[in-house]
Amino acid sequence: MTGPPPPDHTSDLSSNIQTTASSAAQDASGRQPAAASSAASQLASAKISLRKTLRQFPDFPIPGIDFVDIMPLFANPEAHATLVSALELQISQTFNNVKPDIIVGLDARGFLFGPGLALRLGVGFAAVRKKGKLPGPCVTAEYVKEYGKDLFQMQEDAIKEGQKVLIVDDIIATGGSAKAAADLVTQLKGQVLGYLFILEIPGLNGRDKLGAAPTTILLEEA
Ligand SMILES: O=P(O)(O)OC[C@H]1O[C@H](OP(=O)(O)OP(=O)(O)O)[C@H](O)[C@@H]1O
Ligand SMILES: Nc1ncnc2[nH]cnc12
Repeated sequence: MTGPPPPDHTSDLSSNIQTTASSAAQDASGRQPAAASSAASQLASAKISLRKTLRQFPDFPIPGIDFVDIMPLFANPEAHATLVSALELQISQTFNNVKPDIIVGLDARGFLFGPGLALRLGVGFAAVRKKGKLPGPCVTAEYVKEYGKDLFQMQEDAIKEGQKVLIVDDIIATGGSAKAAADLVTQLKGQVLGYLFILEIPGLNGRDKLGAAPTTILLEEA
């Protein structure tokens, strides 16, 4: 994962995944297993390719942290398209085609792909922001993450009571940020359908903080 981004390998994958994502959904009802298995194998190749675009920077932002840089995923439009298509397919596989009512993305890197994903799914997007950035009445939750402590907020009207919420972010490390986002959703009487991340920082047991709702990590096995 270390070093500069290699040449792009994703150009052929994004359109293929886009066209087969709905076929995978059909397989859940037993109608198109061949297309679904093709979508699954394209998703597997896309994950390997996406993983290769990540870079690592040792001792950033503080000594001892091996920082995983996801920005190359967005630098190339084909890698970006592959990412969004792969996330969409991952959601349909993990949640058995149960669509969230709203996607909640975390400040700041959850904003890079959360709104685009929401648009693809035809659902709304709501922001979890660091304290002091959102106007109007807000709910607040404190959290501790891999390199510090912070406060998150959501606007009180961002979620309606009973809405099914998918929480998305680029990376889960300690799980503190995602847990705080879930606390905010719960304060607003939303229902956490699950969590979606691009990547997990190993060895920190972040998922243990998140309780029973399903957690899916796109590049877990790539
Ligand atoms: O699982 P955790 O230990 O909570 O860590 C994960 C969080 O840390 C990073 O964000 P950061 O707080 O660095 O903010 P940024 O997105 O604004 O860079 C990352 O984007 C996640 O949101
Ligand atoms: N090691 C890491 N790399 C990138 N983002 C992070 N957020 C929390 N831990 C991180």
